[in-house]
Amino acid sequence: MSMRTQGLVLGPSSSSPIQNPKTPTFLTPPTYFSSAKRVWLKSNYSFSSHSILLASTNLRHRNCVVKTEHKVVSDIEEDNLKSKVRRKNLAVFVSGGGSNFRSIFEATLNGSVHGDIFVLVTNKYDCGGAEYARVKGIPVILFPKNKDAIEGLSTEDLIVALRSYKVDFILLAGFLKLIPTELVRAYPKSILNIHPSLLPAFGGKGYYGMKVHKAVIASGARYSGATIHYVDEHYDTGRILAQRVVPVLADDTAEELAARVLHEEHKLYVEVVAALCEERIIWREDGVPLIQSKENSNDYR
Ligand SMILES: Nc1nc2c(c(=O)[nH]1)N[C@@H](CN(C=O)c1ccc(C(=O)N[C@@H](CCC(=O)O)C(=O)O)cc1)CN2
Ligand SMILES: NCC(=O)N[C@@H]1O[C@H](COP(=O)([O-])[O-])[C@@H](O)[C@H]1O
Repeated sequence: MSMRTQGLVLGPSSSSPIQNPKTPTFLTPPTYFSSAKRVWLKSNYSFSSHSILLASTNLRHRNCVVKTEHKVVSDIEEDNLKSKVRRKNLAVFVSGGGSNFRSIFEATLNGSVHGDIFVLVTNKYDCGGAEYARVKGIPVILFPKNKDAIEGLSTEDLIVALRSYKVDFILLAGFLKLIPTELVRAYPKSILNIHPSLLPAFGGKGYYGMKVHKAVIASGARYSGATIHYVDEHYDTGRILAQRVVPVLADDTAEELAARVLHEEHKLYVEVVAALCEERIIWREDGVPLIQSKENSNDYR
């Protein structure tokens, strides 16, 4: 059986597939963690035959990790004490190149985002985002299971996997499949999506990628932009959390508009995820979520 068909959840290298989530064992942490941040995660996973080596590797490394584990605890505790807020565990869902995923990942490394990406979920095993995750040592999960991806996880198993990574927030970043109601309910007010228009305009089924920008240009709209919203059971109808506006120029092609919007998306998503991880999101009485300014706690937008 090829490694690919074995690999439901691929660890840092494709030689460490993780099969069905059944018995507790250890997962190797994402290798992008510096040794000072290496952590061990208990999980409900049993390993395939290939992972016996992984398990023994884990054991072999355990001693060195034990030494750094105290450093890990002190690093993380120090970080959390400094920020007075626990560092958050993130999952990112992609279907394509993953430029938003990459900008969030870089922000977790440069300190802009008080969190770590523990797992990447995709419906396209070979997409750019998944390739980038594998290079960075972030585990990749194939979802959903369907006739084209029989090795993909079911929604139930995906939830088990996300719980095993203690995921706090799910970030959709160019994921092109409907998130099932079961997963939405498993992560209430904890799933965000970025959309490349000013919702509610140009959103819903059929509005994704270049289709959105072509529709905006065809409409004659003078402004477009990016929207970050909470995810509910339907496409693009969840509570809007943040938006950024960009001009639509008279001679714009869809590609030129897409590039202008994407540039703003990268900045907006990092700002919003930073607020999310620092617990600066508050909910107005009418159900509208607001972001508390980092500089002035009395300022919301
Ligand atoms: N439950 C939810 N799931 C998802 C949401 C959401 O708001 N609620 N957002 C989408 C992302 N998205 C827009 O931001 C979006 C993605 C895809 C589609 C769409 O029409 N998809 C096609 C299939 C495309 C393909 O497989 O290549 C379809 O469903 O027919 C619309 C909007 C992510 N999930
Ligand atoms: N409706 C969903 C949708 O169209 N999402 C859009 O897909 C692109 C993904 O780019 P990326 O893979 O480079 O982040 C982004 O522009 C995002 O807004």
